[in-house]
Amino acid sequence: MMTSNLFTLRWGILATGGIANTFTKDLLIDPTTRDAGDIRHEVAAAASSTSAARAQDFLNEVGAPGSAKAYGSYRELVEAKGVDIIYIATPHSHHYQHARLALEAGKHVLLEKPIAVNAQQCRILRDLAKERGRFLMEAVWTRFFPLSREVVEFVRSGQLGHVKRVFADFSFWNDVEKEFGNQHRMVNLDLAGGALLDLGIYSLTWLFMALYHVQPKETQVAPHVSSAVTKYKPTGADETTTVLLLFPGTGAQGIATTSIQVATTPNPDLPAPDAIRIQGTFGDLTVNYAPRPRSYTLTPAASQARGTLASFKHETKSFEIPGGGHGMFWEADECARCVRDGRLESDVIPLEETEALMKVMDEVRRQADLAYPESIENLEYPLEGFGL
Ligand SMILES: NC(=O)C1=CN([C@@H]2O[C@H](COP(=O)(O)OP(=O)(O)OC[C@H]3O[C@@H](n4cnc5c(N)ncnc54)[C@H](OP(=O)(O)O)[C@@H]3O)[C@@H](O)[C@H]2O)C=CC1
Ligand SMILES: O=C1OC[C@@H](O)[C@H](O)[C@H]1O
Repeated sequence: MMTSNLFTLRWGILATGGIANTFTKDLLIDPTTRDAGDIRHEVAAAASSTSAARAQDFLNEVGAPGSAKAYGSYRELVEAKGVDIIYIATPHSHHYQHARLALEAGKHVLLEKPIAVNAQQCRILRDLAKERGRFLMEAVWTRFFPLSREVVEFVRSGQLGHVKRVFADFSFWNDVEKEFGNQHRMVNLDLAGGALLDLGIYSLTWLFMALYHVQPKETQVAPHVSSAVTKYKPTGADETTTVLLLFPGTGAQGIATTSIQVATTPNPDLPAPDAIRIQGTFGDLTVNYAPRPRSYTLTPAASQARGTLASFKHETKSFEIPGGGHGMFWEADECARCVRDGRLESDVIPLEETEALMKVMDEVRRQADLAYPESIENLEYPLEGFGL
């Protein structure tokens, strides 16, 4: 149901690849189908670095309104009147350059994951957004699922007792050589490809949600990092990566795994074990799937000596994604509310936490001697060759 205080956020879509398509279709779903009657999204424009015709095809394909403008360069998009926020959906390697382009043009930014390729770039984007008074958020959509919000509150409330350990996996099997070759963004170092930045970020997100985000400031301390990385021989990108984190504020441990050679769900027609396991002194909470979670299960701990200390029962709770969408609209709704309320960042995914997680990925890469080309680790802006 619409309210009289309806706020409209006008979006500019920067790049026309796979996820831009999925995200923009979600923007076009009526927010009232998910009880978000206070905000509205308008797809105002899209840009392709290829051509304006490609941008127009994209707008037609997603079903954008006829009023939406098509641009053949990213610069025209960020300078367009009638656009409030830019959704950036280019490869990892280009995030820093494109986010700077949008912020310097005075636009708010929702930036696909990972926010940048290293923590220094992230820090510069944070500072720039603050200096310009613009909203900035990394598009880790998982955090905005009602299921994820509920899990975080469950952990924060202490109902699991003291959380001591978390396991999280997001791995996606592909016939890598056949499907990706050497140029695909998943394995191409020139695009900052590899399992860690693309998939492992979700495993790390669950560790951070359960072991860092819920902590009060005094125990929210950066984790110690140990890791193992196996590289994809043809390109040197990471293909199977395991990260062990020790959170010194609490002593809790987290294990995040990721791979592009084996899968969390090897066969979608067969059941697979839950991908996330949060273990507290009163029991376990497991979540079925990292990026797009659909159910969680509570298992109270029991021992002969103490019976159960848990206040919860063994139960599985399932969640639908309403409106026929993919589930990316919840993060978009957060952007609209933050911009409406003059908030420059979301407290569901604070920029400080985005940077702390990015530092973990930096350290994993340092331990594995895995660097991307200097041109994309660079802090300079603008650089040639980024469609600017
Ligand atoms: N949240 C999620 O669930 C998902 C997030 N992602 C993230 O979204 C981002 C994009 O991924 P995805 O959409 O799958 O990628 P695609 O390769 O499908 O699309 C990337 C788009 O970026 C633009 N682009 C600009 N420069 C380059 C370049 N040098 N090489 C390739 N593309 C370029 C192109 O658009 P144009 O020609 O129009 O300029 C291209 O279509 C990544 O950061 C990824 O991690 C990806 C999948 C799922
Ligand atoms: O963000 C993502 O989630 C789903 C994956 O298939 C995709 O490669 C990745 O970028």
